[in-house]
Amino acid sequence: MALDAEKGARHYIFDSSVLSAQTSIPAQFVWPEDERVRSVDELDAPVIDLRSFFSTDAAATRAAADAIRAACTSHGFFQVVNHGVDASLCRDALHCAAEFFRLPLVAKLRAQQRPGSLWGYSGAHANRFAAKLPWKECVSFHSDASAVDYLASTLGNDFQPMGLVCERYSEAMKKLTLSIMELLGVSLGLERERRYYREFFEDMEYIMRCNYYPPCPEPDLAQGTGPHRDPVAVTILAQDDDVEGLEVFAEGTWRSIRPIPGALVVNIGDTFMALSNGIYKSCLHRAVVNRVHERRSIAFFVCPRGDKVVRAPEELVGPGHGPREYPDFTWAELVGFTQSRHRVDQKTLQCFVHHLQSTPDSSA
Ligand SMILES: C=C1C[C@]23C[C@H]1CC[C@H]2[C@]1(C)CCC[C@@](C)(C(=O)O)[C@H]1[C@@H]3C(=O)O
Ligand SMILES: O=C(O)CCC(=O)C(=O)O
Ligand SMILES: [Fe+2]
Repeated sequence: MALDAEKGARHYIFDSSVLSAQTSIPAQFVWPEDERVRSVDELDAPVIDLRSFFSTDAAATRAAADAIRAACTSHGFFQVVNHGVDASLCRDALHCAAEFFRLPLVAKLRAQQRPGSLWGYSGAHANRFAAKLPWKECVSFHSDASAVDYLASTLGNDFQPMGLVCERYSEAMKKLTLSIMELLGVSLGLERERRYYREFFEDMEYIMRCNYYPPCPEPDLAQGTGPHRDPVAVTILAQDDDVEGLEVFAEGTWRSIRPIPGALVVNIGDTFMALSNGIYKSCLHRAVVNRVHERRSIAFFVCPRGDKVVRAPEELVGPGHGPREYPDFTWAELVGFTQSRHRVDQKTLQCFVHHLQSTPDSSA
C-alpha cells in the first residue's frame, strides 16, 4: 500500500498481489456487519433458452416471456443460454481480462481511471472512496471511444489484440441486448411488433467492465462488489464458470448463483425499472469473495443514449398499472448523479428521484 503523491492526491494505491498474501485485510476493506450477512441458499431463477425466441416460435416465446415476467416482478434476475454469442468470444474476453490483471501494478496504473471518468483501470476504487472499499480491480471501456486506441495509447501496441477482443465482444453484446429488449417488451405485455424497448436502445451507450476478485485472507469481512442495484438499464454478465461469487437478494435473503457454463446473467437495473413504470424490479445483488480462488466477470452495462428521455410507454401507465411512477430523466443525469453525488448502492434510484424532485431545474 502506498500513498499516491501525484498532484497531492490523498488516496491509497493497493497492490492486490501483496494484499492477497497477507493474513488480514486493511480496515478500509471491512464492510459493516449488516451488509455482509451470509447467503442461505441458491436462487432458483429461470434459465431462458433464446433459440426459440430467435426462431419466432410463438408458444416457446410466450413461455420464456412468462418466466422472465415472474423473475423480473420479483427479484430482477435471470440467465440466458443459446444466446448467439460465441463461447470462444466469451472465453477470449475473460482470458484477455485475466492477462491484463496479471500485469504488474505499475503497468496497470498507466491505464488508470481518471477522476470523473468511467474509463480505464481502477484498484479497489481507492481513488474515489475512503471506506467500504471493494476487494476487486476493474478495467472499463465505454462506447464513446475505441478500446483498441485506449489500450494501445496507454499500454502500447501489444495490447491492440485485447482491444480488438473487447470491441468484438461489445458488438456481440449490443446485438444480444436488442433481442433481450424485444423479449422484455413482450414479457411486459407489449406486442412483439411494438418493439418499444428494442427501438429505444438501437443507439445505446454501454460500459464494458472487466472485474477481477483476488483471493481474500478475510472473506467474511470484505465484499468484492458491495450490495447494489445497477443504475443502468440492464447488465449482461459473463463469469468464470468454476468459481461462485455473485449473489442476489430475493424473498428476504441473499441467494448464491451457481455459474452455468455457457450462460450469461441478465440483471434488471434502475433505468429499466423506470422504463417499465416500476413493474420490473431493479436486481439487488453483490459479489462475495473467497480465501482460495480468484474470480473474474465481465459486466456489459447497457445504457440509453445519454440525452434520451427515460419514460415508460403509455401502455404501462394508467388503468391496470397505476400512475406514472418516475419523473422523466436522462441517463446523462443519472450517471452524473452516481459519479458526483451518490455512491451506487441499493437506494440510488430513490435518492436520484428525490434529488430531481427537490431541484427541478438543475441538472444532476
Ligand atoms: C454508472 C455506473 C456506476 C458504476 C459503473 C457504471 C455501471 C454500474 C456501477 C457500479 C459497477 C455498481 C456497483 C458499484 C460501483 C461503485 C462499482 O463497484 O464499480 C458502480 C460503478 C461506479 O460508480 O463506478
Ligand atoms: O462480478 C459479479 O459477479 C458482479 C459484478 C457487479 O455486480 C457489477 O460490476 O456491477
Ligand atoms: Fe452490479
